[in-house]
Amino acid sequence: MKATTTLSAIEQSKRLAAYTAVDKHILPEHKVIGIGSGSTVPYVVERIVAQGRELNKDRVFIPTGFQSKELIVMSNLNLGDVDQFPTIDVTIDGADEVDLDLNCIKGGGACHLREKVLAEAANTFIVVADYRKNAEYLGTNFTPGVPIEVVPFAYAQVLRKLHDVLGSPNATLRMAKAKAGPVVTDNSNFVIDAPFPREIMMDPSTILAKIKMLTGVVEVGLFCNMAQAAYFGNEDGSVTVKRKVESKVVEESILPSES
Ligand SMILES: O=C[C@H](O)[C@H](O)[C@H](O)COP(=O)(O)O
Repeated sequence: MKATTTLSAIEQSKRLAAYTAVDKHILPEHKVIGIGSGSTVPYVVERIVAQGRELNKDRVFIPTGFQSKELIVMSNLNLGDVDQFPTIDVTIDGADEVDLDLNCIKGGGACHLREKVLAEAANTFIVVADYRKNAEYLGTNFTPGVPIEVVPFAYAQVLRKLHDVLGSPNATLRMAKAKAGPVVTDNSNFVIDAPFPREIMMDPSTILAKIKMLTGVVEVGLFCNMAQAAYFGNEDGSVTVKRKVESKVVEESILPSES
């Protein structure tokens, strides 16, 4: 008997967002494509592969870390690096949460340093996520806090500054699940998760700048004013699209029959 896999509502929403974003933004003229990290991105790659060998043979795909590198290689797509291709046509990535202005929390998978490099290198940076990530303010549903990559040598000092100076008394070093000790990033650094109160998260650019100034911080998982559009798959099969038009964010809904 043939095994069938039924995707959960959340997985279907991730797939819907990813497929819709690829259909709208990965066009035949795009030759250098950034591939983000997380559980939504495999659907991005799946849809790109479905565009066919003819289109993909002249493209190069740039990963944001170990996971996306494996995805690219396993999908028989051409692998490149951002130092060979410092300008990327389009980067598509997941997010832990997205606010009304398209600011994002990223780094739930500790990949935000490389993700930010690829987002900045891209002419167009697109975010894909399920409906749970679509929020008014950052920190609404995603509660572990802002991911902060730090050099191991400085982590205790950065934690102290987050607790005593920047207003995150519950900031903690992220610990590994199947290893004794802390999570170690693809860049051999540690990650701190720093939750901030609502009034601070309402102005993510200001707290981003303050955290970034702490000595030992490599990168902060706040992506402010970077995404041109975010696609959220919904449970009813529709897709909510938020996109920047002349520096304002407009929202539209793509109905199930159209997506
Ligand atoms: O470090 C991880 C990345 O920022 C991911 O893109 C983010 O955590 C979202 O992942 P997911 O698609 O699994 O929700």
